[in-house]
Amino acid sequence: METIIKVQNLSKSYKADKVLDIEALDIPKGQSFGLVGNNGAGKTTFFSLLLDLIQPTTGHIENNGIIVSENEDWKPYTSSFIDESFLIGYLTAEEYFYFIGDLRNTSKAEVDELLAEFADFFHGEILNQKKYLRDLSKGNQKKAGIVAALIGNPEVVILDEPFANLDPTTQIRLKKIIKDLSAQKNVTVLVSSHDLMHVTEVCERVVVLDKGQVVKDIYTSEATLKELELYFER
Ligand SMILES: Nc1ncnc2c1ncn2[C@@H]1O[C@H](COP(=O)(O)OP(=O)(O)OP(=O)(O)O)[C@@H](O)[C@H]1O
Repeated sequence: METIIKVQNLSKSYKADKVLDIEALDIPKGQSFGLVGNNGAGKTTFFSLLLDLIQPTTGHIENNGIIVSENEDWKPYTSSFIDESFLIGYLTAEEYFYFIGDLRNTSKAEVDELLAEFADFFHGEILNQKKYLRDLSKGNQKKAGIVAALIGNPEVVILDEPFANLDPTTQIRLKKIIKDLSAQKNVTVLVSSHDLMHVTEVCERVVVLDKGQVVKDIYTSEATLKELELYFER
C-alpha cells in the first residue's frame, strides 16, 4: 500500500530531555491510525511535529513525499484539530466554518452540505446558536473543531484526543465518522486517545508510545484491547 506519512530518524529534545525518538514509522494512505500512551509519552509532540508546529531536533516527517518542516505544500490536503487554539473565539460556529471553507476553496453551499451531514453529531447545539465559539462548552468546541477539520475533503486528518470531553452519544457518532472517513473515503486519519476501547474499535492500527519511543505497533484484532490493557496494567 502507498505510504503517505513517513517518519525517519525523528527526535525531539528539550535541553537534555529526549521526549520523542522514532527511528522509522510508515503510515499507508487511508489507514485509521491510533496513537496511545500515558501522559507525557509524546503523542502531542508527534502531532505537533507532523503539523510543523514545532521543529524536530533530528530527522523529519514526510507527508505525501513532502518534508513538512521544509515545505508548506502539505497544508492544502492536511487538516487537524489539536485543541481550542485552532478555533477563532470571536466567530460563531457558522462564521468559522465558512472562513475555513474560504481557506480550503470550499463554497458556502458545499460547507452547508457537509454541515447537514453532521446535524446528528451537532445535536442542535452548534448551529444557529448566536453564540461565539469561545462561549460554547468544551465538548461543543471540540465538535466544531472536528467538523471544521473535515471541510475541503482533506486527505490526512489529525485529531488529538477527539473523544475526550464528548458525551457518550457523540463518542459513538464520532467513531462512525472516523471509520467511514478511512473505509469509504480513503482518508488517512490519525487519532490519539487515552480510551483503549475507542481506539481499538476505530483504528486499524494502534501504536503505543512510551517515553517517546514506539513500544508496540499492532494491527488491530479481537485480541488487541486485552493486549493493550495488559500492557498498561504493568
Ligand atoms: N515546550 C516544552 N518544553 C519542555 N518540555 C516539553 C515541552 N513541550 C512538551 N514537553 C515535554 O514533552 C513530553 C511529551 O509531552 P506530550 O505533550 O507530547 O505528551 P502526550 O503523550 O501528549 O501526553 P498527554 O497524554 O498528557 O497529553 C512531556 O514530558 C512534556 O513535559
